[in-house]
Amino acid sequence: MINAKDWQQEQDRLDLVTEGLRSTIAELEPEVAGLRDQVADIRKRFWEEVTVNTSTDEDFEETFYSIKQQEAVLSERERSHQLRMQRWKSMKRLLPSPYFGRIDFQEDGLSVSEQIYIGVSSFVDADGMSFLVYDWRTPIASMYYDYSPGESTYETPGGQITGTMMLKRQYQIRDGQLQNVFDTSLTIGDELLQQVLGKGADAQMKSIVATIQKEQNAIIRNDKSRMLIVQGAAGSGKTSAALQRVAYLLYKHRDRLKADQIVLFSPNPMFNSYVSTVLPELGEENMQQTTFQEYLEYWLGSTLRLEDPFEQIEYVLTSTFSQAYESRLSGIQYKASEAFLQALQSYALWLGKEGMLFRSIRFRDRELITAEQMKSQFYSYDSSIRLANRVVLLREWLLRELTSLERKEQEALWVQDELDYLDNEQYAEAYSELLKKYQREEAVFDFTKQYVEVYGEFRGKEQGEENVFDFSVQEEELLSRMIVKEHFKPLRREVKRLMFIDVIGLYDQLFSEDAAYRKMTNETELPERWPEICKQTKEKLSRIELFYEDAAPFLCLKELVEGARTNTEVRHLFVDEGQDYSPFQFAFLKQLFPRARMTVLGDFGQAIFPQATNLHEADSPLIRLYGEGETSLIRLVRSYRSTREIVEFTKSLLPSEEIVPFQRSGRKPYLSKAGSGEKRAARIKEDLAALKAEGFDSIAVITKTAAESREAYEVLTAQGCESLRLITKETLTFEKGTLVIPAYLAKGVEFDAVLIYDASSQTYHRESERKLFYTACTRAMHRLLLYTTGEWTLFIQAMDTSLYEVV
Ligand SMILES: Nc1ncnc2c1ncn2[C@@H]1O[C@H](COP(=O)(O)OP(=O)(O)OP(=O)(O)O)[C@@H](O)[C@H]1O
Repeated sequence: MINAKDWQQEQDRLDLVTEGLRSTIAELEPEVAGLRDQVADIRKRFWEEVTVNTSTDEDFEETFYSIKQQEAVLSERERSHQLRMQRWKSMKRLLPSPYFGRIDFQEDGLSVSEQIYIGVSSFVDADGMSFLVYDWRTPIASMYYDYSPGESTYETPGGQITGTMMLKRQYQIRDGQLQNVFDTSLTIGDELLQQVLGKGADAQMKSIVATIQKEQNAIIRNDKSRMLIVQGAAGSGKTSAALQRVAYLLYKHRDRLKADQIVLFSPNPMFNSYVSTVLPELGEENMQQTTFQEYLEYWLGSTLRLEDPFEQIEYVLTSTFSQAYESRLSGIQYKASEAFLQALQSYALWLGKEGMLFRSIRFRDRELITAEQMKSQFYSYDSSIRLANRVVLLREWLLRELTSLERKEQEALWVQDELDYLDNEQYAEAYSELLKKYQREEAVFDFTKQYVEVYGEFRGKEQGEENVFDFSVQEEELLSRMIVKEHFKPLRREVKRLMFIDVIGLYDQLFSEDAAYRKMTNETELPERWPEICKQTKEKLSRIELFYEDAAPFLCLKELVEGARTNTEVRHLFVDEGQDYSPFQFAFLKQLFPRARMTVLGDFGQAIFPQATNLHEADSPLIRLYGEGETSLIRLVRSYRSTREIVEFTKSLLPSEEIVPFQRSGRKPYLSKAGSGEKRAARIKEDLAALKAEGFDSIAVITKTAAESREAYEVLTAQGCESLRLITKETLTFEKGTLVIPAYLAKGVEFDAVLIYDASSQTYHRESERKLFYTACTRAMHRLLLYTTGEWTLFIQAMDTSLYEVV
């Protein structure tokens, strides 16, 4: 704590800043409100100010310019409105707590030091000459995170600035009043961090802006690497740092980077809601958030039903050892590998010579163009042309073929039938309907020649003849043409979408037999149990379904054949829980987002999926992805989430995991063995009541699988436990309360107290489940309770008994 005089000085300054903020807000307020009304008014009257007339080319042009002009006025007002609005919002955000830190810095060569107050955004005094508050993302503010008092330095666009930090101070301010002030040169340890971490869990993740640690700051401000890998122990602040990094990037590149050019892949849909408030809290717009599954489904469209990663993990966790199980695991691993990616690339080369599969184009139970015809046309193109380009040529050829077939089709009997079927009235109706439809569609999409043609013909007739609906031969012709065109439309659409390529067949062909696979892919080594892997994959495909592990390879093959569909808009890709992605999936992401930098956050200690990627070892495929020169690797070992006792317990589950507890103490994890399921439920009920009485209101009963969650939920509800919430993979929002949740869905989130529903040797017996168990236990911030009705899992049996209490 600082002395009374300093305290008073700080409070005086705070009053000054608060006053400044208030008057700026008051100044902006009427302007902001007025502008808001003006913009709303212009929007409302937009069409009144514009005269729409498209009768002649001149009128059309005039209309066009009048719209443009109106648009320019509107966007200018909106821009200025937005700027003021932003300023107003950030002042409002600063008001209750304008800053959280201060450093006094004396630059080398200067005789005075400058006081730099740091907050969530900048605030300049009335004459615009000096910063009363610096945004935490400014270069000078980086010293606050990187140094203790003494020699310090920071980077500016003009070069490095060095000097001495004379003072480093932290503040807690509430509603314009100083609550606490700490000088870090005087206190040992980090009191503010202690205080922050001692609090209860929130339903939403918090911003860590005031207490960012040095190694986290390195993640946040890394702006050089194409690939930034963060391997960090459970609770070390990976996700927190990632979100601060997004805010930093948006600030640093505010002229050219927009929030929607940043994508975060999260582990499950519920996680999206968990982290959704951090950026708005910092005054930033949210980036795009999605799950890999959602993304895969988007690309796959409705072609196949895709198994989701949770179905896959349920299978891995619940199935018993068998031939089929071993093969599936071996398949998952192989399909996740770089070797399989190479195999697919070689396969695409082979397809350039032979083996392409097409789907014939059928119309009214006839084959209009056969798969064979397509194949021979396809291989008639010069073989030096890339596979995907030949597909484009084939598509153009098919569209031309369809045009000539369409012409021939007009003579067909069914067309005549359809025409005959119409009586005069219907005829007229159909005619004008068709015409309207063409006008409408073409107007929406394009003024293509089709429209001009049809419309021109209609106009011609209208002028030449007295009665538009004089159903002469010409009209009949026009009408049959329209009828056939209408019926051919879906065919054209399918051709344009390349649906004539049999991608499912092509993927299936890969798994036909050993010899063929070797020939097609040049692969010499096949994974163990290959015949069984082939059988399983083919069976699934025959049901028009895809295993989760096949999704990325399938899409990759599709792209190799059809040409890559890339997203060049996205500049930064964040992958959270990166250890759960396969090397194959990372390679796929790299290809999908060619202009994006990647930030991958993960913990190999929590790798619960069989296709996991080691993020940080020397042979990590992730380092190879962009090469060592373009990759930075940062490790976080300090765990902020859990108390020292919980960290020591979880650490002993995974001795290889580097993890250092933050000095915050609590009760040791406690183990509770009950004679029966009912007794366990009764005990859990008691414990839940006690935890709530202690003030913990974010509690999770964590189970191994979804089935176990359902069971626990039912048993505990029957026991009289109130307001439990069962979480499934479909749950979208994360809320406070008592949740019953499978471990793999609890990834990334945290709770005041965690109750491991069944820590028996029956439930956790495979070595491969160690990391799942570890992940479940590391969700706890303050309390960890474990239950069993039988023997404890071996992971606990092997543990030093001093690490827990038995109750
Ligand atoms: N510098 C910090 N200041 C205050 N709190 C922090 C800091 N770093 C992390 N925390 C807190 O520690 C907890 C864990 O952080 P976070 O969820 O980001 O960790 P993680 O590494 O992503 O964890 P996991 O891999 O286990 O999901 C959160 O409550 C977060 O607010």
